[in-house]
Amino acid sequence: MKQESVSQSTPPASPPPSPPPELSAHRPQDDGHPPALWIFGYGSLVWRPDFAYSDSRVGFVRGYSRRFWQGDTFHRGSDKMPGRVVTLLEDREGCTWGVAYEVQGDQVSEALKYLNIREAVLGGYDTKEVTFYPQDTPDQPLKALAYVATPQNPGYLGPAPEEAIATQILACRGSSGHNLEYLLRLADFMQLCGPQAQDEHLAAIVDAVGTMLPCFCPTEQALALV
Ligand SMILES: N[C@@H](CCC(=O)N[C@@H](CS)C(=O)NCC(=O)O)C(=O)O
Repeated sequence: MKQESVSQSTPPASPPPSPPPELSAHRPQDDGHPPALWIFGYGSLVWRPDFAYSDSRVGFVRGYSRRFWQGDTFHRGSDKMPGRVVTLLEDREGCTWGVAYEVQGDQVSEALKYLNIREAVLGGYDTKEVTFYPQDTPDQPLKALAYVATPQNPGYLGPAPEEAIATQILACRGSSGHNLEYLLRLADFMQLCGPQAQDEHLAAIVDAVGTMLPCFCPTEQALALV
């Protein structure tokens, strides 16, 4: 999966953060460009990276679970009705599936500049180094940069019953679309990963949405939500 075009939907406002040194040392470039970098996506980055990359891998990170515990007042919600998007929770038994994207040369600064706005400035996410295991070569793990919303960020909502999360998702939309689209696109990705990729939290929210949707609005309106 290669994407050469890159969206300029959010003009860079400030110089991008440079990747953590430990992530750069592994692939020194001899052409004066910054070293190649892998970026791990586990939420909207899975289906909408919107930056140019040279390669991508489906796989997982260990020691983290994905949770719809981050509030979002821009992309999938508003100040009055914040949506819910995902973050990573440290969990010794956890395993989170997603996509790692390799950026090289000019792509590195362009990706970091873009993600700094989309994830950090607009989303409240911080960067964190993770170890990524490609589905096809889990014996050859990669160091990658992930964007994680910690409990200290102002948009953090924390745990809630899956039914309550589903209700919030059904009621919210933002500048990138309805919160239900965000949930269903992530669920679609997990389906594509195959039976070995399980996410009980995500599945429980999708089930709760399926139960509530008919009561929430008639079918034709439900289809118009996404
Ligand atoms: N950092 C996670 C989550 C990213 C995420 O969903 N961030 C929100 C920011 S609040 C976003 O970019 N949303 C864009 C969209 O909803 O299409 C990832 O690697 O995918």
